[in-house]
Amino acid sequence: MKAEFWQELWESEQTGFHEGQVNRMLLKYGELLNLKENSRVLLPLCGKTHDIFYFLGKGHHVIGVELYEPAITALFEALKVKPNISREGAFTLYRATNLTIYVGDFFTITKAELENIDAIYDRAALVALPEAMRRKYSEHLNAITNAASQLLICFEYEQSQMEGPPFSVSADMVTSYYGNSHKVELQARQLVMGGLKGLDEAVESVWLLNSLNSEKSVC
Ligand SMILES: C[S@@+](CC[C@H](N)C(=O)[O-])C[C@H]1O[C@@H](n2cnc3c(N)ncnc32)[C@H](O)[C@@H]1O
Repeated sequence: MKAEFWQELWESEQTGFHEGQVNRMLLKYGELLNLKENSRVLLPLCGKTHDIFYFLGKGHHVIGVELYEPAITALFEALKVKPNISREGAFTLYRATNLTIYVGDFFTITKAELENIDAIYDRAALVALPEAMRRKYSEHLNAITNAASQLLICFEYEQSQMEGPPFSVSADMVTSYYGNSHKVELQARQLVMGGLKGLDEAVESVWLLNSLNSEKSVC
């Protein structure tokens, strides 16, 4: 999935992934991250998700990474906040109180640029990527965050019935990406309300990935 693919989806308004409200699974399971006050929470491939509002509302610092700059302009408009915009290395940074968005390619961001990350929230990021990119994504995510704990929301369906994205990510896949770095615990598994792109049998699964790195563990 190249940058042009996502740019075209955004420009042709094929953005069904954007929920326009806080994700219901985040509302139900977000507390499992057990975040201390002022935690630094990373949202990779963040788009203009309103899930950012959830973490800001709880007083955390949100760090997002997104390729498509107009989505970030729209995000700040929705927040009614004027960002401070600067260029740092390969990224354009949009900053406001408790919010930093790196506009650029997630796969090139470094640990030094991000600084310390306490937890990760991944909704529609891992599942946005084809199999060949998912392992690279999970390895990079672990490398830049010292394998921080995560709340991960995935879709599962019969992959032969639809081309992704979103791609189907099974329990075995989640374990293969994160089983060596995290304790992988399924929290919920339920049918996607209203189906997924015409598939009735699609399931949404919520995973708590508790870091095996004691400094990054949530309990
Ligand atoms: C399926 S959307 C999910 C957005 C958001 N997480 C949400 O829940 O609405 C995937 C997003 O990842 C962005 N993206 C894809 N590849 C990326 C990359 N390599 N670096 C940064 N962002 C990327 C796309 O532009 C798109 O906004």
